[in-house]
Amino acid sequence: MAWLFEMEDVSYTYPGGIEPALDHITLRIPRRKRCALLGHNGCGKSTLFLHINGIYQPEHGDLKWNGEPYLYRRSYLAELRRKVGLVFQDPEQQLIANTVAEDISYGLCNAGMSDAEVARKVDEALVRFGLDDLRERPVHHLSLGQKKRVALAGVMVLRPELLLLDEPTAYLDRLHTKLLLEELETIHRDEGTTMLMATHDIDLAYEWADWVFVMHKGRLVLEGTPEEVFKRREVLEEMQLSVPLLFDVWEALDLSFFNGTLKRPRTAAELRYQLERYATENKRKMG
Ligand SMILES: Nc1ncnc2c1ncn2[C@@H]1O[C@H](COP(=O)(O)OP(=O)(O)OP(=O)(O)O)[C@@H](O)[C@H]1O
Repeated sequence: MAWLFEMEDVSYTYPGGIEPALDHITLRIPRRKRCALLGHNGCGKSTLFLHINGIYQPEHGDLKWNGEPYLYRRSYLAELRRKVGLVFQDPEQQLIANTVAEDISYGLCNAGMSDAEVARKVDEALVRFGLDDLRERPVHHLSLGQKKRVALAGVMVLRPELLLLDEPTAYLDRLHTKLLLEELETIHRDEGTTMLMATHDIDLAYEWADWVFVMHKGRLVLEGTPEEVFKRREVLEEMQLSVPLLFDVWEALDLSFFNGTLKRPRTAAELRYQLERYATENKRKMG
């Protein structure tokens, strides 16, 4: 089965809402992929996440995990939420314990691990997320960016099969954005965790994702590899969404005549490397 999660023709309107937040949406998350979810404020990204981890039940349509339909029973949902880790956009919604270490240990204790195992995993997470110095700090004394990292650590320590990240880089500075992406890369490489990241950062989506979804007004309007999605410039522009800077630069350079041997760069470093290759090859051809 290629899909870890499937959503078929799902609709949902909030109580008192006029427009549906999800409007007959069909979306499948490919196993082991890093997926980005793009779309304007209010297009339904958070509502989608809350359906995937079973907090909301759709009014219409079906959800499947590993090809099996969701069951809205307490025991099923508890198990589902161990497999689907959700990092909220606003860390205030996520942090519950007094100190940083206690907060990270919360899910592990609930999963029934021994005290020694919990302590070992918490120590490891504190180091991995650069939080060791803050271990005994009361959560309400942290900066927003620090809270965000604690929330991430508390979810990642549970090693979910699907990691849902709602704007994970919001409130993070450059250094901590880089550290977060490195951490996601390690988890993805070592554990094959499937990831779905909602983001407004188109350049980040282009650099990071293997698969991109674009939502608009509760519907899925585009999906595919980053190349496939960002080639649909007219559709994106109609929704007032931009194309990644590097994608634009590469199109403008138009080096397609160059034997097709140059790989489309996803990062500034890759662009530099491809341009150097191009310059060397050109020099050789010119004699
Ligand atoms: N608790 C709620 N009650 C009523 N309406 C809601 C509620 N939460 C969200 N909505 C509405 O549902 C729609 C989808 O909201 P949602 O939060 O899913 O969007 P989003 O894509 O995550 O937005 P953002 O990028 O701003 O986080 C919006 O029109 C929003 O106003």
